[in-house]
Amino acid sequence: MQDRFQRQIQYLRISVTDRCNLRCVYCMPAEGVRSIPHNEILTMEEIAAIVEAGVQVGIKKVRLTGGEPLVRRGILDLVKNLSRIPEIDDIAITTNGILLAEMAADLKAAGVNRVNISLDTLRAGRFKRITRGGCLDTVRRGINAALETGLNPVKINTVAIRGFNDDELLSLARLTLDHPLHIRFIELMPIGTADGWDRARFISSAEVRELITGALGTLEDVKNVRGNGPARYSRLPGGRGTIGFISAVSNHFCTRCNRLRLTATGQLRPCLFNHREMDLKEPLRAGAGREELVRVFHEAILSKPNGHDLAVNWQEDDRIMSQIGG
Ligand SMILES: Nc1nc2c(ncn2[C@@H]2O[C@H](COP(=O)(O)OP(=O)(O)OP(=O)(O)O)[C@@H](O)[C@H]2O)c(=O)[nH]1
Ligand SMILES: C[S@@+](CC[C@H](N)C(=O)[O-])C[C@H]1O[C@@H](n2cnc3c(N)ncnc32)[C@H](O)[C@@H]1O
Ligand code: SF4
Ligand code: SF4
Repeated sequence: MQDRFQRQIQYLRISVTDRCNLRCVYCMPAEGVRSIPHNEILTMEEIAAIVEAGVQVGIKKVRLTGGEPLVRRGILDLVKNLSRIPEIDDIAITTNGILLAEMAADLKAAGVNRVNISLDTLRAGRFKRITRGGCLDTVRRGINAALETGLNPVKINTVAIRGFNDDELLSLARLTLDHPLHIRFIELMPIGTADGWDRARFISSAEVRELITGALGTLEDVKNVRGNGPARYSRLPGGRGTIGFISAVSNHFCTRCNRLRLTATGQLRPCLFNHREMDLKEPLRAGAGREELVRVFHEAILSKPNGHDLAVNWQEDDRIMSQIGG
């Protein structure tokens, strides 16, 4: 279905849990977020029912995210149920990769097409500090498992942060020379625990691109990387993989926006950077039929704003990234 700005909305990002087995410094406080009581979180059956309603307004692509989606019990059954919905033609997961080595084959068998894995550094000590305790080698094994299992494409999400990992951006970009990986540099957003950070930490996509072309050679545009998100892709000369840029703050991919978000507690959220949400859980639990849920989807799509103004208005108030799913 089209929104008020002639954008076709067909992508639903689903946060299946607000919990996580890591505590990345830009995303969560060290103590984690206040745990939401179990009964406030959507059940897997409720999520599937919501997707079935979403299909009626044109949802075709779903992404399971969080928190860490792979810590949610029942995730494989959810994927199986979603893959039985004929209209859904793409099921993807965004994960920190910690549990991927053990789950990649089962995820693929259940119907996951592809995974995006977060990785901000190639140094074990730094990884441990950024994630507050994570093991880099476990994620490396997860990435290898994803490639070996045939989840395709395998994308890496790297948030570029000054004074944090800016000295490694070239090493990460170089990975695309020898590996069929798609490394995406994401602009730091003033959200989660990065909210209130000094803007000096921010590195624009344009700056990363310049750094890469200066050191590694011309980037040629690539159009055919499977995906539904805002990244723009390029390739280094002779590269097996690609380099993507997600200009979440500086650029205006809002004009191409194609998505809605479903929070872990059952709110349909028209825009990442707008508080407005429409409740699906209450009606669902009160026995609403599909038509009623479809009506909420309509309302959400028609209330999508045309964009955000983060480039001029960096300081936003608190958001719980893990509940919204990024
Ligand atoms: N500002 C903004 N950032 C977004 C939006 N969608 C995704 N992102 C950010 O892009 C980064 C990568 O998101 P992913 O979960 O990997 O999903 P994706 O890029 O949509 O995935 P593909 O389908 O593979 O293109 C995350 O940091 C998200 O927060 C959006 O609508 N607005
Ligand atoms: C919230 S996580 C959820 C999925 C999973 N736990 C993971 O880390 O991939 C989704 C994505 O949001 C990104 N993210 C979190 N906080 C961010 C911020 N303040 N700015 C930019 N990206 C952020 C993460 O790096 C990750 O790639
Ligand atoms: S970015 Fe992902 S892995 Fe890191 S704390 Fe947030 S939800 Fe967890
Ligand atoms: S900020 Fe809002 S309008 Fe812009 S791309 Fe993200 S969800 Fe869409």
